[in-house]
Formats: sequence, structure tokens, C-alpha cells
Amino acid sequence: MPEQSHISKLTLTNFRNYASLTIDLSPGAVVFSGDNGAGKTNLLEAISLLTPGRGLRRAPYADVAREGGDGGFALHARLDGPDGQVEIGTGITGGEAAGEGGRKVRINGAPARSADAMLEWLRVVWLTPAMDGLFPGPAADRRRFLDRLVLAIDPGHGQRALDYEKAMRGRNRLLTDGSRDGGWFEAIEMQMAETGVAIAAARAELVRLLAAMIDRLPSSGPFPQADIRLSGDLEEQVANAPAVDVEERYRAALAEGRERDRAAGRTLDGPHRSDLLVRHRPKAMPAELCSTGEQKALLVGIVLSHARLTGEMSGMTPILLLDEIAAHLDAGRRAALFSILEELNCQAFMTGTDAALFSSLRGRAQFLTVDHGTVGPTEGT
Ligand SMILES: Nc1ncnc2c1ncn2[C@@H]1O[C@H](COP(=O)(O)OP(=O)(O)OP(=O)(O)O)[C@@H](O)[C@H]1O
Repeated sequence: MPEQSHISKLTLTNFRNYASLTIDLSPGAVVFSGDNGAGKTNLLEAISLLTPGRGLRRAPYADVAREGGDGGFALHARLDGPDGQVEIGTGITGGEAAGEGGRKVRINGAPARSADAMLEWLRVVWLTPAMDGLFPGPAADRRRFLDRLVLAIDPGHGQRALDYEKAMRGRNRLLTDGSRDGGWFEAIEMQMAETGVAIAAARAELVRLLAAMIDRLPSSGPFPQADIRLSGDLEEQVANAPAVDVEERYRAALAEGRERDRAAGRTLDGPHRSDLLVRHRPKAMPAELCSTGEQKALLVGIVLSHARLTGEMSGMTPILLLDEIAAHLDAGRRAALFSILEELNCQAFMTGTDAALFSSLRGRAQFLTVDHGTVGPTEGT
């Protein structure tokens, strides 16, 4: 199995409850344990910002910067991989420059054009307790989850999504302003059709590949097989027709739908309305009707299958952030999770209030205790 990149050193400055912290990290499993509020999730959040987007809490940067600091924060990671070392830095400047502008990214000290540059070096995927309600919850959360899975395989997906959203916001503004400027509408709708169909095609491809990967894995494993399907007009169309035809149809539908959308005050059709439908295959039941533990096992199974897929496709198994992962998983499933992570050969950060839940990993993982702004080796591990 090829060597995977891993974060070997992580430095946080004025990030959440950390004034200044540097930790050396091992490849493979890393367990952060500590009391409630000690700062375990904050560490995962820091790592989640090593990929484009707002991180696993989707928090405004003003909340991320340490209270009592200068309003800025900085993260720095050293990555060790098959091609040597790379240094990734990101953050926002404090003082007058602080605000909601984009965060800066540096690769080996040189400013990167966008946060997408980090995807060349690492992919990061996470599961948090907030995602326990993913299946019964709003479609927007499932779309976001899906898009993060797509991004790990297809680094162009983030920019596409941003371009689509920007165009759609422009169209919505025209609608609510009561504009009848046909030229403006046409230009924006053309952009929405191009980017919207590209988004739908990338999602459809991911779901096709992921479903095939799930089928390849043993049906009797500890994490139940999921049947995954996309619901969305564009996603269904791109599976059956050339993208240019779907683009043209979507563009025409947007033009025809202007009056209806004007009445609604927003764009009603498009990939921003799609959904990821998941069923528990062994129980032949929609995921949202399963027990909390069954839903968690289903979600873990999807993320592990996706990690395997990403590794096979890009040679880059994602770094996994598994917050409070031991909750809801029985001892058998925990042990199975740990051995799959080892088999995947990826760096996986796991948190829990009690290191004992990870005791079967003793000798095979790095155990760190988090204690209100400091991190050190866990005693007895
Ligand atoms: N901007 C900030 N500045 C300083 N401290 C912050 C900031 N944002 C959050 N905190 C502190 O960080 C702590 C929460 O950390 P975190 O969520 O990582 O805890 P945790 O160890 O994961 O806890 P739990 O086990 O309860 O989930 C809280 O004490 C909170 O007050």
C-alpha cells in the first residue's frame, strides 16, 4: 500500500481556546481524550480548516479567533508524504484587517491563490455528533455532506459550487428587485446552467462510484451497507443524456420559470434543491427510520467506503476526523472501526472524554490528553 501523507506537526496560534500550541503527530490513529470543554473538538476543527470551506463547525472566523486575542488566528501544519514534506499555513490577520474576508493560505511559505491549493496535498473528511441527525434532518445538510465527499475526489467541485451560488444569488437579486432585464437574466442563467450541470454530473459520478464501492465490500460487515441515490432533476438527467443537452434544458427551464420564481422570491429549480437518499440495505428501510446507533453505523460505513474509494482513485486516502466516534458504537463495532482504519492506512483523529473506550488501540495509536489549552501524552498508554 502506498505511503499516505500525514500531518506530522500542527501549530495553533490564537485558535479557539489555544493561545499557542505545537504538537507532533504520528501517522495512523490519534486519540484525543479529555474533559468536556477541554478543547478536543477545537483541534479537529483546526485540522478541518486544512481543506477549503469553513471547517467542521462552519463558524464565522470571528468566533474561531481566540477570545482575548487580536482577532486573528493562524494554523500551521507540516505534512509528511511520499513526495517529501510540505508546510501549509492558513488563518486570518487580526487588528484592523480582521473581518469576514477569506482566510489566507500559504503553501511552503508562498501565498496560494485560493484555499483549493490545499487539496493538492491532503483531503479531509469528518463525522461529528452534529451529523447524527443527518438522515432525518434537512436536505441542505445531506447536500453539504455529499459535496464534501465529492470535493475529496474532485478538487474542482468547490469552485463550481461557489460559482453556482454566486450566479444564483445574482438571479435571486434580479427577481426580488423586480428586474425584467432579459439580457442580465440570460447571462446569469447561462452561468447557472453550466455550473449547475457540472455540479450535478460530479455528484452523480461520486454516487455511482461510491455505490459500486459499497457493493464490493462484504455485506455482513459491522457497518451496514447503504443504498445511496440522488434525488434531483439535473442529477437524474445527467445520468441519461449528454451534459450539453441537460444544460440547454435547464437554461430554458430557468428562463420559463422566471415569473414563478419571481412570485417565490427565489430560484426554485436547480442542484441547490437536490438530496442524497440513503437506505439501510439489510433492513430494507430508509435511514431516517433506523435507530440512532444504526444510523451512526450506516454513516461510518459510508465514510469508510468513501475513504477507500478516494484512496484508490487519487492515491490520497483522506485524513479522517471522527469526533466522539465511540459514542453509539458498541465494543465490537469500535474494534472493527479501528481495524478498518489501520487497513486503510490513513491518519484518523478520534476524540472522546474517556481514553478507555479506545483501549483496544493501545500500542497501535498515539494517545494525547487535552487539558484546557495544553496537549500531552496520555498516561499509561
Ligand atoms: N474563540 C474562543 N476563544 C476562547 N475559547 C473558546 C473560543 N471558542 C470556544 N472556546 C472554548 O473552547 C472550549 C470548547 O472546546 P471543545 O468544543 O473543543 O471541547 P471538547 O473537548 O470537544 O468538549 P466536549 O467533550 O464537551 O465536546 C470551551 O471551553 C469554549 O469556551
